[in-house]
Amino acid sequence: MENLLNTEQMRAADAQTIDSAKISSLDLMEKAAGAFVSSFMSEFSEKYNSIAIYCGTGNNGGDGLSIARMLHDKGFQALDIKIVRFTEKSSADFIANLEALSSYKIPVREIRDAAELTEEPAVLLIDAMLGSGLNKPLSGKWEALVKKINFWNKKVIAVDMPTGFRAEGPLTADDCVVHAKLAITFQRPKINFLLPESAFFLGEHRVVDIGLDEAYIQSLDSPYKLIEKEDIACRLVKRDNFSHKGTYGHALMVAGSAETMGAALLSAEACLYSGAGLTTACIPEEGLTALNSRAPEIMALVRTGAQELDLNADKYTSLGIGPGLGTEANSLKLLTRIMRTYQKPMVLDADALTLIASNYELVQLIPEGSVLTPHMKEFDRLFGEHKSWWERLESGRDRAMTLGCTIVLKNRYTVIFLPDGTCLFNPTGSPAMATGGMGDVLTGIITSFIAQGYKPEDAAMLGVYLHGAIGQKTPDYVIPASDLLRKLPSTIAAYLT
Ligand SMILES: NC(=O)C1=CN([C@@H]2O[C@H](COP(=O)(O)OP(=O)(O)OC[C@H]3O[C@@H](n4cnc5c(N)ncnc54)[C@H](O)[C@@H]3O)[C@@H](O)[C@H]2O)[C@@H](O)CC1
Ligand SMILES: Nc1ncnc2c1ncn2[C@@H]1O[C@H](COP(=O)(O)OP(=O)(O)O)[C@@H](O)[C@H]1O
Ligand SMILES: [K+]
Repeated sequence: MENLLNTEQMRAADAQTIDSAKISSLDLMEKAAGAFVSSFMSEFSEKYNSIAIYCGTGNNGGDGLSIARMLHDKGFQALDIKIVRFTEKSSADFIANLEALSSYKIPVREIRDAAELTEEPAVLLIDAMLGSGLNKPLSGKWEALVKKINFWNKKVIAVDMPTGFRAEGPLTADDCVVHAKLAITFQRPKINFLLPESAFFLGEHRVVDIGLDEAYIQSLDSPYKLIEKEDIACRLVKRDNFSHKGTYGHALMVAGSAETMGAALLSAEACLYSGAGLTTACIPEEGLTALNSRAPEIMALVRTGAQELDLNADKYTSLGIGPGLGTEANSLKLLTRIMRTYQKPMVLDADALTLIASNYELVQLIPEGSVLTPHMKEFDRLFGEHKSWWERLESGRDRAMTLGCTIVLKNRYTVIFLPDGTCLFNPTGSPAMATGGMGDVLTGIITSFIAQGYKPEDAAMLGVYLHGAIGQKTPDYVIPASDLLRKLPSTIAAYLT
């Protein structure tokens, strides 16, 4: 797992690297610029394109000057440097890089006021004005300049981060930030790149390794981590040669109603396709034919209206509840009964979460160790309205610790809040997954992994990562949830070591 750092910690990592690796800050800047240029050139290789490099006078600007030099050496012909000199202060490494440019025939112009700029003819704009040194929202001359750049609507590539962007803390659409197509960022993504509001300002980001001291970065205390492929491989367990269906548990999926049987089918089939030894779907009578004809491997536990259900909780090694369950009185009765009788960790999703939100006393009945899988709206229904995703990060962390549960807040970079206060960001996923039924499949996968004996936290991590990995692999415009679940067996096998 990669530790994600805040700005202060990243600064400490820079300093530590300079100290321990006996590298000067100027050489580190050179490495950062080199890493930027390699990544940049993998996408923008047309050397005749005009590129304007806007540089501040701090280290982000120093990176920009070094990048300009390197692009020139690589044969980029139409470079143009603008130095934004709104202050007489310059960093030492900026000054050194300006001197290094003196033998180069790249035009350099100093800007002392945004009003001096009328238009920008360049095709591409590299934003090396401000990076992680931002210490307050932009105002005055900076604000005017950023507004002007945004008005030009150029293709902007940001060095480390867009000028004016806050690496952590709440983001709002009103923030004055350069709108960039891409940020090529150093060593780790900024935490805010992983939150949806960053899309106001930034299309996408790439992370480049600049050789910072990894052992030091990993030793720092951060609640935020990024899941890596190795975390999946080392947790997945191979199926044993002499195993049988009894080895892999019995998953019960309580889901579906007459109109939403699809949710029950998808979640129960996901249990099957991710390896539960046995799967039972607790469904309404109306869904029985559909279940039997679509998934002969799955058993049914039919529930009729509000009639008492003989759950026989000991039979099951995991229980998922919620997909397509409905929120009417009968569903509430069923949920309440199940929460009173089933004492082991369960997976709570969709309508089960909505019912808990409107009958909040049920929160007390959530068994410790359970996994809750809300999307943003369900999360807000449960835990109150949040003004920003940063607030959701803070409250998700807090709630997971108080409830002793794992909370999976679904999005592009799904966040998994663990009971010990750790927040895991999942890197896999794709907009091809943005279709109904996708969350039902995730619920099934997590329920299945718990049935097989994985710890609920591991089941959540494995489920979220593998679910997203399938979505990410599709070259298609969209992947229907039932297609995704059929790829589970081969995907899980591919991650086994
Ligand atoms: N050794 C290092 O520290 C490395 C730093 N690197 C680069 O250095 C950047 C950080 O450099 P700096 O710390 O010099 O900071 P910046 O270059 O981001 O900002 C320069 C200065 O602008 C001023 N400023 C901040 N917010 C302002 C505002 N709202 N209005 C007006 N002025 C404002 C501050 O005095 C700040 O120090 C990183 O983003 C990265 O690009 C890389 O070269 C890698 C190595
Ligand atoms: N743009 C996206 N990028 C990555 N993953 C996505 C994207 N859109 C949706 N997903 C994933 O699809 C799932 C959708 O879940 P949810 O909203 O509960 O769907 P449903 O209720 O229709 O089953 C989540 O796991 C989410 O992470
Ligand atoms: K920048």
